[in-house]
Amino acid sequence: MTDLDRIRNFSIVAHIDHGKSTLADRLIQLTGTVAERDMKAQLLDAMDIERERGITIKANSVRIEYPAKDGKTYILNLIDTPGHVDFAYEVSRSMQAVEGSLLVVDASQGVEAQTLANVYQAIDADHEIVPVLNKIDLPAAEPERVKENIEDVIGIDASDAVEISAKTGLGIPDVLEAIVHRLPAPKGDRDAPLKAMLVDSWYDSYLGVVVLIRVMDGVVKKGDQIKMMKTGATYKLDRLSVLKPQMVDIAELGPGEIGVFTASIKQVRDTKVGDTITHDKKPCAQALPGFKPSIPVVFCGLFPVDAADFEALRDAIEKLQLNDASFSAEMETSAALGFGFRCGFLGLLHLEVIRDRLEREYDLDLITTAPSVVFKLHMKDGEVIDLHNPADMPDLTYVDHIEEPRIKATIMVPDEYLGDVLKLCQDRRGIQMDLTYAGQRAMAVYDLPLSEVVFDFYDRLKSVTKGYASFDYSLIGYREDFLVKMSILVNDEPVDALSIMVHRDRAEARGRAMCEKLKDLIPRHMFKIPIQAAIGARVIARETLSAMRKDVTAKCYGGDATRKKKLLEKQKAGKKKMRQFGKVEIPQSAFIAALKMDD
Ligand SMILES: Nc1nc2c(ncn2[C@@H]2O[C@H](COP(=O)(O)OP(=O)(O)OP(=O)(O)O)[C@@H](O)[C@H]2O)c(=O)[nH]1
Repeated sequence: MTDLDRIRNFSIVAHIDHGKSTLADRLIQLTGTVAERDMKAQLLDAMDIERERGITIKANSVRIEYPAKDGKTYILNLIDTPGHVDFAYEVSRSMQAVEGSLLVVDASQGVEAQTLANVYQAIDADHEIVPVLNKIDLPAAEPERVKENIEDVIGIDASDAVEISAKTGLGIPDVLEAIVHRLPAPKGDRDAPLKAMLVDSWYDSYLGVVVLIRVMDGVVKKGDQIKMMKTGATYKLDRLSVLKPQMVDIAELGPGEIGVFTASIKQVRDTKVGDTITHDKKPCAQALPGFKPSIPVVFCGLFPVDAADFEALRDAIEKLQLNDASFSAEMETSAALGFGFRCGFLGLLHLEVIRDRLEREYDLDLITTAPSVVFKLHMKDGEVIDLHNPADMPDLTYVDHIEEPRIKATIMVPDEYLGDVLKLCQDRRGIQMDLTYAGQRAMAVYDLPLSEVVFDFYDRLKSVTKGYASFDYSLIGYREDFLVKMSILVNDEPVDALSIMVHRDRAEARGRAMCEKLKDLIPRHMFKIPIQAAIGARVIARETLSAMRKDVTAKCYGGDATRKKKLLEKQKAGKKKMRQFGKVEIPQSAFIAALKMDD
């Protein structure tokens, strides 16, 4: 048990690539948490164990012992926060678990969109904030300009920012002193009933579920019978440890302390980030405030390219879910794509990460249908239905109005690209909320429909700004708009996997673009194929794919049977990648390509 005034708990907030991991490594190294000459070897050891037993060590949540210049030794707990707003709720929980933040800004770059999003979370959590300018070894570093930038854009005092190079190690001792002297010690009552926050949890195939906690009040010991207040579940603590970053067993954790436990918990789903942990026999009176489960906001269908991989996909999804409670999946069948899953994600990045892992780690070839947001259908009888898949849209006569999720998007971009960024946002039905300048960079804040952002907004933004823009968003709520379901009919048959929800004013343009694309993507058949976009029974766009003139084998004059057979076989092989739709075959590549917007 450590005295409260000898503990400092903190997190590091930064934009991606500004040096958060490098700084964390340096802090660990300099304090001898991992001895310098062993640093590499130790980390490698850890990786060996990881390989052998599948242990995932979260090296970025770590307990550091630091002998400060005042002669006292302090315990510094660094808690890693997920960097992206898709995990905004998890970020805000981990912020609640500590008292201060290091705000790391690349001195050659300045404040970026994710710096802002993350630092606001820290400010919301009442953190004391120490600005740290990193990469001052770079010739392009401009610490003075970036200090002004921090003051202008974030509005905090940066005059005594610590200037460092996490790469060379310059200034790291100053960071440690700043943590001790500028961040507050935690508060808490040792004699009160146990109250601890569940900050994070992960599945470890050797240890089972590992739970990271921050003790607020009371003391927790190995062997204690604990209770999760929201889920009501009780467990006996098998093991109590601190992360150094390896798990090192400890007898007890008191107020202000951070550590992990295992308790024969089967799946991560049973542990809710933000839940309050207390003693079963002597519970605390009140849970920590503000608990809310994270809810998926973006949905898409995942289908195996080869129908025979369905079981492998099911297995892989179940494995990933062991470690990710916010990723949902339900079996789905589509006439076009066969058996697959309708999956829910916290946001776009989350979707991309999961899809990548399924493809890379599990070696699956997948078809992803267009991401869709959750629309709220207000029915005439007063019921409100969440629509996860446009294909499930009920008869409009029963629907009173439709609401869609809106986001607040913050985009930071060099001046010269601002015009293109504003146009992109306007085209996507954005409403400008703010536009400010700091130096050569502009910051545009837009209220945008999430549905217009989920598909290819990142890609478009990157291409119009040559990669110089940074982007971040947060959900701001649901708003009614004139939304309709647009269906696509191929040869008069509706193709469900291609239906989308779209704003009425944009329907004609989207419909026309999709029909034109499909005309190029669907191969010709022996007959004429009409391709139509429709809202209800009303056709709003139409293209016609003309008939193929001749049988492909017709050009094999005479009776060259082998050539004819070869050609027919080739045709058959080609068909495997197609899906039969009534009399028409549609190649799988068409499903995603048709939905891309070229604006
Ligand atoms: N020149 C220089 N490069 C640095 C410094 N600190 C970090 N870098 C480099 O910047 C890049 C990003 O550093 P990371 O520590 O991975 O940044 P991060 O913010 O943790 O990035 P993510 O983990 O991707 O979010 C790496 O290539 C580092 O080597 C520094 O002080 N000087």
